[in-house]
Formats: sequence, C-alpha cells, structure tokens
Amino acid sequence: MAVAEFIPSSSFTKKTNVYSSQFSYVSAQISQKRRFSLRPLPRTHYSQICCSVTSKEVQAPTVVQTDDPKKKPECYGVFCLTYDLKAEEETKSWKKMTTVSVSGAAGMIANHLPFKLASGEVFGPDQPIALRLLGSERSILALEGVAMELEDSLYPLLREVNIGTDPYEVFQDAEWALLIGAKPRGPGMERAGLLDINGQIFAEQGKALNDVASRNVKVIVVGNPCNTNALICLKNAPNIPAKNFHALTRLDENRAKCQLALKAGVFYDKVSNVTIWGNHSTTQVPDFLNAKINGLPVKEVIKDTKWLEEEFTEKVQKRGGVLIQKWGRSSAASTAVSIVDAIRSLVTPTPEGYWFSTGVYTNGNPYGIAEDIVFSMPCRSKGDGDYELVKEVIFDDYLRSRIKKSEDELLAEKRCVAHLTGEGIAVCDLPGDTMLPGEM
Ligand SMILES: NC(=O)c1ccc[n+]([C@@H]2O[C@H](COP(=O)([O-])OP(=O)(O)OC[C@H]3O[C@@H](n4cnc5c(N)ncnc54)[C@H](O)[C@@H]3O)[C@@H](O)[C@H]2O)c1
Repeated sequence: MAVAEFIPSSSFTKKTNVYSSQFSYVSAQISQKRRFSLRPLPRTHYSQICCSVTSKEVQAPTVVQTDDPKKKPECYGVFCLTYDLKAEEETKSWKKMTTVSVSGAAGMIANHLPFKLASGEVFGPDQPIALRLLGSERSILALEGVAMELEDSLYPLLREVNIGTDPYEVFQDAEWALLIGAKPRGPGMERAGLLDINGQIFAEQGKALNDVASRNVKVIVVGNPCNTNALICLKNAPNIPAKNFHALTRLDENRAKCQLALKAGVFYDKVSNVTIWGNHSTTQVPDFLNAKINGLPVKEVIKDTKWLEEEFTEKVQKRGGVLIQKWGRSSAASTAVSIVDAIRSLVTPTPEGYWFSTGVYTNGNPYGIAEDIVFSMPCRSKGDGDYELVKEVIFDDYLRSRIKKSEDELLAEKRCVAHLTGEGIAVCDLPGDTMLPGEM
C-alpha cells in the first residue's frame, strides 16, 4: 500500500461523548477512513494534545491543560493526529460499513478476534467495518493497547475503532454484538454465584442493546455461562427479536468434529452435520447419531458404540478443561476461530444437506425441547444473518436421555436467574455443580 498524502483533521462526537480522530487514506486504488475514539482520562491526566496539520505539513502537537473536569478534551494524545486524505476517488465497490461491537475486548479471546474481523475473513474482502470495543474500567488501558495494535495493522477494511467502558456508547448502532466479557469463576465460587455475577453484566448489556443497537442486531454471547447469559440478555432486550440471540457452542462442535476425524482416520473436512445439543457445559451432547463422515452416518464408519457413547462424548465435554491443564489458561485462539465460524455460518448460505449448531432461543422447536431457554440445536441459514432449525434429525433413547439432562440443567439455571429475567424470585436448585467446559 503506497501512501500518497496526509491531511489530518479531528472530530468530537458529542452524541456519544467519545473522542475521535479520523484516519483516512486514499491512493489511486483505495479509499479508507478510520476513526479512533477514546473516553476521557481522569482529571489527573487531563491534558489535550492538539495538532493542526495542513497538506504535506505536520506541526508539532500542542498540549492544552485544563482544570475544568466537565470540559471534555477534543482529542487525546496520538489520536488527535488525524490523517485525512483528499478523497480524490470514492471507490464504488465497497459495501456499506457494518458496525461490530465486541465486549471483553481486552481479554484473551479478543487478542485474536478483532484482528480476524478487521482482516475481512469474517464478513468478506469488500465489507468495511467499524469496531466498537467494550472493556471494563480495569481493562481500559489494555483496550487502548488493542486499539493501537489495530491501528498498526493497517487493515484497509477497518474504518473506525471506538473504545469505551459504557455499553450504551459502545453498542450504539451495532449490527453485530459479540459479547465475550465476563468474570471468571473464582476459587470457591458456586456456579449459582457465577450465574448471578455474570448475569448482571448481561442484563445490563441487554438493556443497552435494546436502547441503542440496530433493531436487527445479531448477538453472540460467548461469556460464560453463555446459554443462560444469552437468555438474560434477550429478556432484557424486548425490542430486539429473541431469535437474534445466540450462545456460542461452535467451539464444542469443532472439537467434536476433530475427535470424530481422529477416530475415523480421516481429515476433519470429511466430518459434517455435527450438532451440539444443549448447554455449553459438561452436560452438552455432541450428536454422533446424525453426524456424518464422508457423507455416511458416523455409526456406519465408527462401529465402536461404546467409544462414541462414553469416550467421545466425555472428551468433547471436557476438552476445555484438559486444555487449561496444558496451557494454564482457557482456549482463546480456537474460541476466536469458532466465533468467526459462527458468524460466517449466518452470513453464508448453508450448503444443501448440511447444518451447523448454535445456541438459540427455544420458541416452537420441533424436537420437544422445553421452550423459553437458550439451547444449542442444528440450524441452517440462507446467509442473511437469520437461521431456521433443521427438521430432518433422528433421535434414539441415548440421545433423548442426554438431551434431557442438559435441558434440566438449563431449566434450573433459568430458575436461578429469575431475578434477572423479570420472572420473579430466583430459586437455585441446580442439579449438581456442573462445570463449564473450561473448568475441571
Ligand atoms: N462459549 C465458549 O465456547 C467459550 C469458550 C472460551 C471462553 N469462553 C468464555 O468467554 C469469556 C471470556 O474469556 P477470555 O478468555 O477472553 O477471558 P479474559 O478474562 O481473558 O477476558 C475477559 C475480559 O472481559 C472484561 N470484562 C469483564 N467484565 C466486563 C464487562 N462487564 N464489560 C466488558 N468487559 C468486561 C475483563 O476485564 C477482561 O478483559 C469467559 O467467560 C470464558 O469462560 C466461552
């Protein structure tokens, strides 16, 4: 990419109280605009570095000190430096920019995800994106680091980056909301405690999405316990279709495909139609009854039923925990990959005869699963961001009984968070202290 000429200018978006500067670059082939926004620093850091730059001439930044904490600086530090090239050529081939909000954007999964989003591998090479990154107060500096790395990556498709700690700002106009940020389960914390502490985060974020996001925003909840967090989130966002909310179970699907491929001695691209049923917990059910290897039912290829029912199932359920033992932390890169897979499955038409799984709201499902929970099920998409449930699946006693266990767990989780879904007083009678796949 050859740089032609820079003409900076800065801007302050009053509506969101977010400070911004714009970066745009135009060459004969490419036109791009970037906005990089920061929330104001505390008063002790209250300084304003402003730069005025004219074509081909960059002046030294001037630092403006202010004692008035209410007066917001127009820009902060390097983000005041705005490079605004003359838009001599407006490229006609770009699609309308899409806005993606990511929470927990300074965490481990987000070490990978925003870069994948910005690279074009998720929404396509002609889809410009605006990234809005939400962090906690504690992670705001790290978030700044993420934003700086995004800057330095010079992604042509990345037109705007905003960071902040207020979901009402960061979710503004979001068309995709990838909700990763959550608290980890601390030592001695009951699962009920985790449900409550993270549930409160997702209740607030649901309200924020309801108020400020696009009316058709697609939401993928990753932060655990993700199924029930997704339920809490959608219940707090009554103006957004419940169908738009997902809990990420794609990593579990990918893990199941890998194990089946290993056992059958085939490369994993030969394994398809693997459904994860139920909760993203150790009660999840990786479905080998409907899955296929080279287009054949798995049971015709892997005849070892004992392995399928016991070893395979448990391996998938506990894969996250084993990984933590090896790595000393939970899966981050493969989780980011699976978020990419999950989005791509919704924005790409599913090939005839195939499906993918995702945790979705049960509302008239054809499998007899309890309604009004978020349950992972087989889905197909026309590529418009929406999905339909797959009807052509079969059940046997084994599959039914396993699904029932996960369903019971999710119903119990739902009772445990009734205070966060507007359904009265919470009663926590969880059937045992089941674990998240990342816990041992
Ligand atoms: N569904 C899945 O398949 C799957 C897989 C892996 C991890 N996870 C879950 O994803 C979550 C994040 O994992 P990670 O490895 O990135 O964790 P992490 O601890 O590295 O990062 C989490 C980040 O979220 C931030 N955060 C906390 N509360 C927040 C809030 N209210 N708003 C915005 N940000 C907030 C934290 O400051 C931190 O930077 C965890 O809950 C983890 O269990 C889910």
